[in-house]
This record gives sequence, structure tokens and C-alpha cells, in this order.
Amino acid sequence: MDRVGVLLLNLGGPDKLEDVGPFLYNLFSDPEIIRLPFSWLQKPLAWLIASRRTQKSQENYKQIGGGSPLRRITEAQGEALKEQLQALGQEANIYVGMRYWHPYTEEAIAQLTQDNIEHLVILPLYPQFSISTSGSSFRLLDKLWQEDPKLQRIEYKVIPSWYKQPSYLQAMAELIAQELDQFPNPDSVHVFFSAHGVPKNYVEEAGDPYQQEIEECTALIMQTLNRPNEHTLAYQSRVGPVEWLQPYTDDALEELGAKGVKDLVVVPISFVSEHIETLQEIDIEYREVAEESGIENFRRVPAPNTHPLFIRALADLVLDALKSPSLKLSQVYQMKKKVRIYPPERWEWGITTSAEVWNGRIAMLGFIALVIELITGRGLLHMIGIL
Ligand SMILES: C=CC1=C(C)c2cc3[nH]c(cc4nc(cc5[nH]c(cc1n2)c(C)c5CCC(=O)O)C(CCC(=O)O)=C4C)c(C)c3C=C
Ligand SMILES: [Fe+2]
Repeated sequence: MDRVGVLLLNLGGPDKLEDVGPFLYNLFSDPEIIRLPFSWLQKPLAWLIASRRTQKSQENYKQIGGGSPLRRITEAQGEALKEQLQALGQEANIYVGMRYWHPYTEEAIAQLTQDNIEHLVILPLYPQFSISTSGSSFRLLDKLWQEDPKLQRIEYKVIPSWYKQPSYLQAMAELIAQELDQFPNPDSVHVFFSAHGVPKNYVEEAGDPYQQEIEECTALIMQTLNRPNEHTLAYQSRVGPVEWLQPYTDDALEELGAKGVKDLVVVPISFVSEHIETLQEIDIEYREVAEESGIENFRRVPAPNTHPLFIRALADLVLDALKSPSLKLSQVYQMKKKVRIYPPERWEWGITTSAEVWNGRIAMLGFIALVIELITGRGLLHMIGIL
């Protein structure tokens, strides 16, 4: 029988407080997380941002027991998926490949090569596609495939996103219904979807389909829930000075409080496991914002974790993928990311994004030349012997 493997992709999280700094450095070193015009700036800037953020981030991890539960939960999902596949007649080895912490994607690939896997299903544990999550992992895998001839022997299938999968929608609806039914008057509770945000320019300039997939997913979950509750969608976890997708979760909670909403359930929508952004950000920070805004009864729907319907959804995705035609990782990436490559490399005349990017690059070079002149006392043209 052919050897089948499933590679579960996720972001990864620090296992203990000392891991927070290096984890953040890995995260900010990724050009899919911070998009810069010059690749040589990436590592110094990653070091700077990670150093400035480590203490605050460590405080947050302290509040949830000193580390991320992401690895433990992802491994439990993998075990449950293996059993579910077995029950459906499909033997498979499951591998976990994290993007920014252990077990790294590279470690998973080394293991599955050693196990002589012949057919591989690549399944990101993000229901919706974003350049910053599944996209980043696909790019890394594409690079590993190009570098290692041994990997060419593996026939792989990629699942780009799966937010429409019926058992996933049912699992979400069931989890929401269970939470609503804790209230004396379930139908009047406000259902508040909170998705992880991304910078607005990912969607508007780089062609990230994330916002559209999040919006569709929210509508499908409400349809599956089939209850009369009002609902809101907002975006959490903003980092840095640029504008992110709006409305922001804290602003939207304040607005609902001001409108007189008293009962509210938060549904984390872009995550399938508990982690810092559910356990700390929603359960502690946003709960406080909600209560200060007058929302009296604040509950959160648990992430799907190892909910049987959710595991069934993952198994069905794997079985369907094994039967589907193969697409290259780079094709999947380009198919999802519909618009041009950012920053635009082709010059365009007029007040265009491309012209702004190139003006920025030229200005940056001018600034570097000025700094060199200030430090050395000699101009760049003198130094290279032109003047
Ligand atoms: C769909 C999920 C996620 C998207 C989209 C996403 C984009 C994104 N994230 C950052 C910055 C940070 N993310 C951090 C942790 C983190 N993010 C996700 C998910 C998405 N990120 C997960 C699952 C985790 C791991 C959490 C854990 O349990 O450890 C962090 C570190 C935590 C912190 O310091 O707050 C940062 C920073 C950006 C900039 C971005 C899009 C560009
Ligand atoms: Fe994040």
C-alpha cells in the first residue's frame, strides 16, 4: 500500500517564556508578515521589533500559564485525525509543521522524507487563506521543494482554504448554540465574530482574499446556526502603526455596549485552537473592554480544538484532496492571491502605488547616502571616486 502523509500547518507559539523573544524574531523576519521594500532591512528590523515587544508579549504569555498551548492542541488534533482517517479506511501518518516555532515545517519535512511518504496532503489549520498565514507556509514549502530533489518524488495535494467545509460549519454552529443556550433568553444574545486582523493594504494592494473569505465564512456559519440572533464581525490583534482591517474588536465592543447590548458571545473565527489571542486577548483584555462598555454577560465560544465534527471535517478534507488533481504550491499561491505582486516591480507612470513604491526606494537611498556623508564627512560620489 502507498505511504500517505498529512502535513498540518500552523503558526506555532512559544512553549515557555524564554522562547518568546526568538519566536517573535522568527515571526517578524518573515517578509509575509512585515512587507519591506529592501530584503536586507528585514532581519535588523525583526530584531528591533522583537526586542521592543518581548517584555509585553511575555506578560501576556504569563497570564495563560507561561507558554502557548498551540503545539499540544495541534498534536492532539493530529492524533484524532489519524484515528478518524483509520475509521474511514485510510491509513496515514500525521506531521505537524509550524512556521515560527517547534516543530518547524523543515523538521516535519525531514521526518516525512525519512518515513518514505509517497502521497502527501498539505492541510493548513487556518480555515481562511491569508498571505500572512497559509500563504507564508506555502511559500516556504515551495522553496524547500525547489531546493531538495528528494522531495520531487512525493506527490502532494494542497488544500488552500476550507472555510466552506460543511462539518466545520456545523461544528462552529454547534459550539455557538451551546454557548447561546447558557443565557436565559438565547435569541436576544448578540453574536460577535472576532477574526485575526491583517493590515488593510494586504487586501487592497497585495490581493489577499482573507477579508472576503472571513466575511463569507461568517455568513455561512450564521446560516448553519439558523437562529434569529443579531451578529457583528470585527478584527482583533492589530500590531504596529499602519491601518488594519476594520472595525477593530475593541471599538466594536464599545459601540455595542453604548447601544445597550447586555448579552454577548464572542466567536473566534480565524483560529481552530486555543492560543494567546483567545485565552489572553479575548478572555481577559476584550472581556474588560466589554464590561467597561456596559455589556453585562460576556461569554466566549471555545475554539474547535478536537471537537468530533471538526475532526471529521479535517478527515473529509484529506480524503477529498487525495482524490483531487495535483496543483503546484506556487500555482495554488498565485491562484489565491489574485492581484499583482507587492511591492509592484513594474514602473507605472502617474500617481500609482508602483510610482509611490519606487519614489520611496529612491528617497531611502538618498537618506542612506546622507547618513554616510554625516558619519564619514565625505559624500558617496567622492567615496566611489566620481568626484
Ligand atoms: C488567521 C490567523 C492569523 C493571522 C491572519 C495572523 C496575522 C498576523 N499576525 C501578526 C502578529 C503576531 N501574531 C502572533 C501570534 C499568533 N498569530 C496567530 C494567527 C494569525 N496571525 C497565531 C495562531 C499566533 C500564535 C499564538 C500563540 O498561541 O502563541 C504574535 C505573537 C503574540 C503577540 O506578541 O501578540 C504576533 C506579534 C501579524 C503582524 C500578522 C499579519 C501581518
Ligand atoms: Fe498573528
